[in-house]
Formats: sequence, structure tokens, C-alpha cells
Amino acid sequence: MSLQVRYRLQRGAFRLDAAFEAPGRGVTALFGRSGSGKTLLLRCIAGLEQAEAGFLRLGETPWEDSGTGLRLPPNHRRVGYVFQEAALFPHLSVRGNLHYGLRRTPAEERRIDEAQAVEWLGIGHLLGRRPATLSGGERQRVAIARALLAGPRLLLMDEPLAALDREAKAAILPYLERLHEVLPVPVLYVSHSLDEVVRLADHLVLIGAGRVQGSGPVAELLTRLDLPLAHGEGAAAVVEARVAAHDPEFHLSYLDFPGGRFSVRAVEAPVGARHRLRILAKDVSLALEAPRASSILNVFPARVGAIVEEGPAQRIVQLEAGGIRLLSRITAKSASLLGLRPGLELFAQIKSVAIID
Ligand SMILES: Nc1ncnc2c1ncn2[C@@H]1O[C@H](COP(=O)(O)OP(=O)(O)OP(=O)(O)O)[C@@H](O)[C@H]1O
Repeated sequence: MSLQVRYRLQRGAFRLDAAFEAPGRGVTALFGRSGSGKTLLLRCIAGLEQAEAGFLRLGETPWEDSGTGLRLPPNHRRVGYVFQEAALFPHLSVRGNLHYGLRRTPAEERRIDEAQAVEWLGIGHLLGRRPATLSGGERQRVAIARALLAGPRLLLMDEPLAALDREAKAAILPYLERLHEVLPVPVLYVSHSLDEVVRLADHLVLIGAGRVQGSGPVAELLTRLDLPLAHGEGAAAVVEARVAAHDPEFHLSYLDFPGGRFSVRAVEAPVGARHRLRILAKDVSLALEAPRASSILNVFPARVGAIVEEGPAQRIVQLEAGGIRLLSRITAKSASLLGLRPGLELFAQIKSVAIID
């Protein structure tokens, strides 16, 4: 099952001409600068914008096709919509707000029951409270639960954390991560924070000036040298790894990925648990031979995929290590001294590995 989206429209001087296909489950991030058209695209999907041309299909179900004149009205699309600011009814308690969503959903359309949503979002202790007495993060969790109870087949989230401060963001992220694991419906998550995308999303749609610049699994898009994500200070690869063992003597954990075993600072997760790792391009150095005496614990055999210039003094190198893509940022001089070229076998040394979840 997949979600197919294609929209074309003009608003003032802005042209949206965007098409992408995303998996029918998990979190797909729509990522792009402010003003790139993410909200407009989400509104098209919700049926709130009349486009010149539009096509929307979730699995086998078409929702819109300007070729045939099909255009389901918003209330027939079964989308849940969560905005930057939670729009809760101030005169109703949290329970009342949740029931509002539930009442409007025919029994056969309900896919998530109240107890389940309350548990996933951790709002059981808030049920009797009014929205005005909740923190921004709590309000947002209630808004998400309410959206889930309305039986959506697709959940749209438009920068749900943008209005929260750092602490509130950090507090709500684990709930979103949990949802990501358990939610039976796909989520389109608009964000311009790469940190959020890397933590939450499986699939990434990169939007720039109203167009889709790239769409694919997060790990793949982050390391595509033709896209802006692989350039600049924050350029990084994401690796899915699994906890293999803990080493209490040195306070380390060992995490396996298809290209080898990472040593990272101890994580509080059982053996077998999945962890995403983020490896910044600037933390990856290259050597033609495996170092024999080095303080760097993470050294993996790798093959050079491609090399591009990053200004006059630096190069970004795309590497392949056991089926995983990494990026390395090195000086142009080092690239020349090592004789880097596509296909060269070498060793990637990783100075520091960030654990993402
Ligand atoms: N009704 C309208 N009339 C004129 N211009 C519009 C209209 N609606 C949106 N735009 C313009 O379209 C562009 C895309 O807007 P949109 O809200 O989709 O961006 P965004 O990527 O969601 O931005 P942000 O991250 O800041 O929310 C903006 O330049 C906006 O000013």
C-alpha cells in the first residue's frame, strides 16, 4: 500500500507543482525551508485547497483525481489534522475533547479506541482538566489523541512541535516515537527541523520552492550528494543498528549494523533493541590501512562511492560500508594525498557516534 500525491496550483506568486509517493505506513516527513509549500501541500491532501490539477490515492482508494473529476470533500477523506497550536475546545475537559472526535466517527470507522490513544499519549491523568490548565506539550498530546479517535486513515501533522520550547519538545518526542512504532495509519509530518526528521521519520520528501527535490528512505536521502542535505555543517548519515551487548567495565554498548559493530557510550536498552545512530560527516575520517594503534574505536572497511567538492578546500565523500551509506567531510588536500576515487577500498574511522533513539 502506498500514498500517491500530485498537486499543481498557483497562489499569488507562488507555484506548487509537487508529486511524490510515500509508504502506506510509518512516518513520512515533508521537509523544506519556510515558504517552500509544505502547508499548502498538506492542505491539498486534506481537501482544503482547490488545485488546478490534483491526484491523491491511499492504497486502493482514490480520494482525488482531476482527470476524472473525483474530489472527495474534506469530511469524507478521513484525515486527522494536527496543527502547530492545538485547537482544543476550551469549554470542554480533555475527556470531552476526546469524545468530540469519537462521537463524530461511525463505529465501523474507529480503528483506535479511547483507552489505547490515552495510553499511547500518556494523558490518563489529564482527562478531567480543561485545556487552559495544560502545558503546550500536554495540549498537543491531547490534540493528537483526539485526531486519532476520529478514525483517520491518514494523519497529517503540520509542525506539531514548532510552538513548543526546547524542554516541551524533548518531553513530547518520546510519545511521537512510540506512535511511530504502533500507529496503524501512515503519518505525513511537516517539519523544518532536521533533528525531528531524523528521529521520527522513515521516509523523507524534500520540498524546495514548491517542488519535490527528492523522495526516499531517510538514510538514502540524507546521503544523496545531489541534494542539499548532504552538504553544510549538519551533513550526516543515519544508520539503523541493534544493541548486541553491553560492556559495564568501560560503560560502553556495542551496536551491530550490516557493516560491523559500533562501540558507543552505554545505552539503557536491552540487547536486541533497535537504535538509530547519527554519524556526522565531519566526524568520519579516512585511512587506506586499518589503524593499529588508535584511540578511535569505530573503524569499518568501506568503499568510496562518489566525491564532490565542498568549496575549494573540502570534499564530501560518499561511502558504502556493508550496505550502509556514510558521508565523510575531509580536506581537498587529504583527498588528493589518499588518491581518493570512486571504487577505492579503504577504512572509515568514526570519532563520535550520536545515539538518536
Ligand atoms: N492564499 C495565498 N495567496 C498568496 N500566497 C500564498 C497563499 N497561500 C500560500 N501562499 C504562499 O505560498 C508559499 C508557501 O506557503 P506554505 O505555507 O505552504 O509554506 P511552508 O513551507 O508551509 O512554510 P512554513 O514552514 O513557514 O510554514 C508562501 O510563500 C506563501 O506566502
